[in-house]
Amino acid sequence: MMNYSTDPPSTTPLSPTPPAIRAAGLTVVRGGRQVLRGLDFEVPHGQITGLLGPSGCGKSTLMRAIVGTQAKVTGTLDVLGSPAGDATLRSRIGYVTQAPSVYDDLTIRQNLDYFAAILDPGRASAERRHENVTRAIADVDLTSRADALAGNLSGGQRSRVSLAVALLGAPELLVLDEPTVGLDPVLRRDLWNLFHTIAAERGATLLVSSHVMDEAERCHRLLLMREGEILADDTPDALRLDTGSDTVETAFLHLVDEAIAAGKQKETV
Ligand SMILES: Nc1ncnc2c1ncn2[C@@H]1O[C@H](COP(=O)(O)OP(=O)(O)OP(=O)(O)O)[C@@H](O)[C@H]1O
Repeated sequence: MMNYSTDPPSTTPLSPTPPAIRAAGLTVVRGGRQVLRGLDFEVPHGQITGLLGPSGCGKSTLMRAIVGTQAKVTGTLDVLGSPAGDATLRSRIGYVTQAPSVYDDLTIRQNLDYFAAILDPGRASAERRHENVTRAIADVDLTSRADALAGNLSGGQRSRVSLAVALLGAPELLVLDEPTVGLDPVLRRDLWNLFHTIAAERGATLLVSSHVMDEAERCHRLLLMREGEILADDTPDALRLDTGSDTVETAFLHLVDEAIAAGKQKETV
C-alpha cells in the first residue's frame, strides 16, 4: 500500500518505553517452600495487566514482591526502573491488599483526609488535599456515603475506600489484589471502567489480580499463573487464538492440560 503521509521520515528512532515491571529468574521462598519459581516476565507501561490463576498459585506473593513487602526474594525484579522495595518507589506505587486497611471509627472522608495528610502534609497544601480526597471518593463512587463511618460499610464499600486511598497520590503503578471480590456485577463493571480510565487518561500501569476468568477479557495483557510458574504471558486475543479457544478460561484450561502432560512426559523420560 502507498504511504501518502506528508510527514518527513523520522531520523531518530523512537526509544521504546521501558517496561513498568521486569522480572528475571524471580524466586520466592515461603515456609521453606519455593512458591515462585524463577519467573521471567515484563509488564508494559500504561496498560492493565491481569494476574490470573487458581487460589494458592502465588498471585499475592508476586504482588508483595513487586511492592517490596515480601521477604526471601531472589533474582531480578525492577519496578519503574528501580529495584523492587527501593525507598523512592513508595510514593509512586499504590497497593491495595485483599484485607481493606481502613479505620472503622473514622468516616470515609476522615480516612482519606488522614492518608492525604501523610502523603502531602502542611497547611499550604490543604486545598490540594481537599480536592484530591474529593476526587478519590468520587472515583470509587462513594460521594453519597462520604460522611458514613467506615465501620458501618459493607465489605465491597470498605474495599473501595482502600482503593480510594491508593488513588490519592496519583500513583504511576497500581497493584490491586483481587479488588472486585464480593462486589456485585454493576460495581465490578464500574470499577473495571475506572481502571481503564486511570490507564488511558493518567497513563498509569495497573496490575490487577483475580481468579475470575471473565475479568481476564477486560485486561490488555494477561499473566496466567499456576503453581508458582507463569503459564502464559500474552494478550487475551492471542491466548484464545493460539489455543483455538472461545474464552480465556478455556485457553487457561488448555494450557494447564498441556503443562500437566509435559510434566508427566518429563517424569517418564
Ligand atoms: N505466610 C505464609 N507462610 C508460608 N507459606 C505461605 C504463606 N502465605 C502463603 N503461603 C503459601 O504460598 C503460596 C502462594 O500463596 P499466595 O497467597 O501468593 O497465593 P494466591 O494465588 O494469591 O492465592 P489466593 O487467590 O487464594 O489469594 C501458597 O501455596 C500458600 O500456601
